[in-house]
Amino acid sequence: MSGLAILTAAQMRAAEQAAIASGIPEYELMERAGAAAAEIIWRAGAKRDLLVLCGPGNNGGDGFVIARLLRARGVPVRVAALGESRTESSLKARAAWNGPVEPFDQAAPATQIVDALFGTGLSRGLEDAVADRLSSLTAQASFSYAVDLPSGVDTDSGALLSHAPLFGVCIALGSLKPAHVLHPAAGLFRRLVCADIGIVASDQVHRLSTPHLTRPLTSDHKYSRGLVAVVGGSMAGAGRLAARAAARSGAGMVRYLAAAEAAAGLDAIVTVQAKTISELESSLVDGRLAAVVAGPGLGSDERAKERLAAVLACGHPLVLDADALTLLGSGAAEGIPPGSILTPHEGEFARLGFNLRGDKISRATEAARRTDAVIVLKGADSVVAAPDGRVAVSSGASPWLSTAGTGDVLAGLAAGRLAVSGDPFSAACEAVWLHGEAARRAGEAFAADDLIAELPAAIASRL
Ligand SMILES: NC(=O)C1=CN([C@@H]2O[C@H](COP(=O)(O)OP(=O)(O)OC[C@H]3O[C@@H](n4cnc5c(N)ncnc54)[C@H](O)[C@@H]3O)[C@@H](O)[C@H]2O)[C@@H](O)CC1
Ligand SMILES: [K+]
Repeated sequence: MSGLAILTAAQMRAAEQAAIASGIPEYELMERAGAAAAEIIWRAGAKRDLLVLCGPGNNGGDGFVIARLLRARGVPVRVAALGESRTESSLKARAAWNGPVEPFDQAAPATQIVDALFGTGLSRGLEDAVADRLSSLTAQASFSYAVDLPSGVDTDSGALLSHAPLFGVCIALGSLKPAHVLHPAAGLFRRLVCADIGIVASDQVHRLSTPHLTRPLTSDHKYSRGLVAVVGGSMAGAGRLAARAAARSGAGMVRYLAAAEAAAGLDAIVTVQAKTISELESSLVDGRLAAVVAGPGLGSDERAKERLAAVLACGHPLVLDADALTLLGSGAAEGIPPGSILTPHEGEFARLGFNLRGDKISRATEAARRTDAVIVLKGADSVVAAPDGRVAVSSGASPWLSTAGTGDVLAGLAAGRLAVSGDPFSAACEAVWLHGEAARRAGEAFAADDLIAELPAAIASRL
């Protein structure tokens, strides 16, 4: 399942160099970028007056091309530049603009504004006065567009190097960059459009795409569709949420391995009493088990540790979440059965003790490599990383998901999809997508239980 490719600044430069080596001049790429952006702006804003803010590099060059092409279509265009143009292509684009260039610090507001100050070449935050003026002009415009990236964001991490306003549209050029999907940068625009400029962008990192799911075959039965076990612990509610999500994930059967008397909450879920370690061990001895979930409500005491040890020893593909991740602690890189999925949020990820720095994509990728498991590093932007380097990034999930129990639902859902397909990377991607879709369908102020109710409709939408 691959969506749009996501390239770092260095990878984008390499792709650009490859295009240039194949015979497309750099200036031609700039003309294509400007033309693609101008078309998007024309469709949105038509002949409303427009102010283009141009920086000193090639992002500014794109801005001059946009200005020229829209003026030729009858748009009243003004250009304000932040100093002189410094690259060969941007000098050429500036020379081809046959209108005046105002100083940036004196530019008056307009109905439409184009931010072509900085793109992938930004190396430090904007000066305060520049960032303030960009924010003020953008806030006063009815239509606002960021060319390639909102000026002030770090391309590879999505961090803000200086404060930036909210744009209506971000026009990514050639391919997506990490800042288009990682927060906080990914929250700086309402709509994202990726303009094709003829650069071949192939990479292992993609935006999470909508999954293609399949119906069960007529020959299928409950075990062939995937048997999931959910290991209960001291807080039974969390385990029950995971079990109920697994039961609505498309899997064939769910067993709830209860640490206490409580039943699983759905009659279709088979509750197995597994209070003692030996009961738990024997309930995990079943070759038909396709995925085992541990962590939601497991607890963190000695008993929980022993239950986790029994789970790690069972050899079935696991989905480890919540307390299981905390208990794993810095021993996370060892002893995880092949084909497993770990679903930490940032706090749990830090407790796994990898001591990784850098952007979310590289940290998740390195953790996947070290554990030989699929890592779902959760958040407003969730990064799904496989040990072989494949990555899918999901952004734009409902902020209402930040409520108790939604992580337990994701863990159960991931286990269900893992039991269905046996492929941990696609299972994790499907689970993240379905979770986001269920949240979209649930609307506002929902409880985690409501997400589970939306899962069948979310699945039906992808069959
Ligand atoms: N990579 C590609 O394939 C293409 C890139 N294009 C455009 O080129 C852009 C990248 O161009 P550049 O590499 O020239 O980079 P930018 O235009 O993003 O900016 C680089 C310039 O800004 C200066 N600078 C960096 N941070 C600054 C700060 N905080 N304050 C003041 N000056 C600062 C640098 O010294 C350099 O002169 C892309 O974002 C895109 O808009 C397009 O023209 C077409 C194709
Ligand atoms: K920009």
